[in-house]
Amino acid sequence: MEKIKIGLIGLGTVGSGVLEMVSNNQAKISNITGRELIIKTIAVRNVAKHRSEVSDDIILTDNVDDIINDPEIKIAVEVMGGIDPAKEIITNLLNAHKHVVTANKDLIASHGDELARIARKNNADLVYEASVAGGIPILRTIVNSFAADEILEVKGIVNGTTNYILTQMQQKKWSYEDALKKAQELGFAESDPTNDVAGIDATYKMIILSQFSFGSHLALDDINIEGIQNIKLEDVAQAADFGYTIKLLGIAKRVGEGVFAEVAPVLVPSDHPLATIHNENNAVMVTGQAVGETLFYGPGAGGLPTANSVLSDIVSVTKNIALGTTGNTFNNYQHESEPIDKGDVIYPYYLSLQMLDVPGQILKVTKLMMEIGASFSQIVQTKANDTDARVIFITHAMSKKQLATLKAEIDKFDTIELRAAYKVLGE
Ligand SMILES: NC(=O)C1=CN([C@@H]2O[C@H](COP(=O)(O)OP(=O)(O)OC[C@H]3O[C@@H](n4cnc5c(N)ncnc54)[C@H](OP(=O)(O)O)[C@@H]3O)[C@@H](O)[C@H]2O)C=CC1
Ligand SMILES: N[C@@H](CC=O)C(=O)O
Repeated sequence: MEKIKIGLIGLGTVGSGVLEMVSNNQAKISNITGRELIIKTIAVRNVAKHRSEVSDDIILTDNVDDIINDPEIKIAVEVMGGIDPAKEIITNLLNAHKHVVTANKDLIASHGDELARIARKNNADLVYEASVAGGIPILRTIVNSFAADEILEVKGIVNGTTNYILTQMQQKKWSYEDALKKAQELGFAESDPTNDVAGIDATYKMIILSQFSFGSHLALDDINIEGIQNIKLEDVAQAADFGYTIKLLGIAKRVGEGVFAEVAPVLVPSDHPLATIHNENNAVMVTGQAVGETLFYGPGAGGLPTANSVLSDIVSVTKNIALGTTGNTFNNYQHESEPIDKGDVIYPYYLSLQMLDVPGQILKVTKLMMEIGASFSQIVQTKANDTDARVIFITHAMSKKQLATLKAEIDKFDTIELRAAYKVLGE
């Protein structure tokens, strides 16, 4: 049987999963592809650290050129992460006519178009199923199963680390810091978890999902991005009392000829399917004009689930090599669509305020709301400390511009502080 030799770059959480899956599932892969897959070379930063994990028949190196310059290697798998030097390495691999499989959403969201052009020029495949929602095969599903439908909205939980943190805060009352530490130990977080908790990782995934769903080319600056760093246990508990669960959601939708996208903590009604997604699991809800609402659920982070998506790409490239059909763009849907003004989209909001506990304070806030044309559906007052009250409003839908005006006006009061404002799904 013909052998296909693979170079693996990175042997961390995902790379180790890829190595394990290729050796454990060889018979099935050969049966499906008619080719034997062999990991010939693995590149890492620190060879000594990995020596015991790799069998003697695999070359372990700290020099990626051993993969780039090896004519026997047909497929390179980049699971090292980050933009530099990953961009240069992938460019060199494609120019050396290697097919590239990557899980690197930072790179694909930022430079995917440029790399796809280089891939096409070299008749090479560039595929990245694992870059969005870990183990959920969402990108190929959109390419194949939504090819003829018009996607109106794609939204969901696309970061495993933050969903894990919020779940522990909700169910076990863990502090944010403890939950983040555990998510890092479990291998869900990026090497620098700032991108996870600040919503950047989810935004990269929404950029890629928007490209596949709407043919758009969004950049980080086009998107409202808010992370979970400031969420307090008291907000999680208060949201639950109102019948909501706080989730970090990515939302992208068509608005006229434009596309609106954002990533933010959102209060999701507790009986909504997205509220039931726990731990590192992800869920992507795709709404098509014809099909209506569909939901794709599964592990969004972790070694083996992500490796399964990488392997699905390796198998697909192997089939293309066998059939002589390499060099086709993974996603070729292109549609001119402008990002729409971020301030115009309306949502109900959860507003958490702390104010001096004396008569007339709440009235000041409700008067401000009236002045900007906003109103509320629910209000709860509790004791914050000896002098202050905590007041929570669930407002009716208002725009980000209205919210910004409300915040600015509240800031003028010495005795009232707006401590949190989160969107509410629904209405
Ligand atoms: N972890 C997850 O659940 C998921 C991760 N991803 C993506 O997969 C990629 C890998 O993530 P993950 O496995 O968690 O990362 P890790 O930090 O666990 O592993 C990174 C690996 O890359 C190696 N590496 C780093 N820089 C270089 C370099 N310059 N040359 C050669 N090797 C290098 C490291 O070597 P050494 O060990 O010697 O330091 C390490 O083995 C990232 O793009 C990530 O965003 C996607 C979906 C899920
Ligand atoms: N850090 C990411 C890993 C998968 O993409 C996450 O937590 O989702």
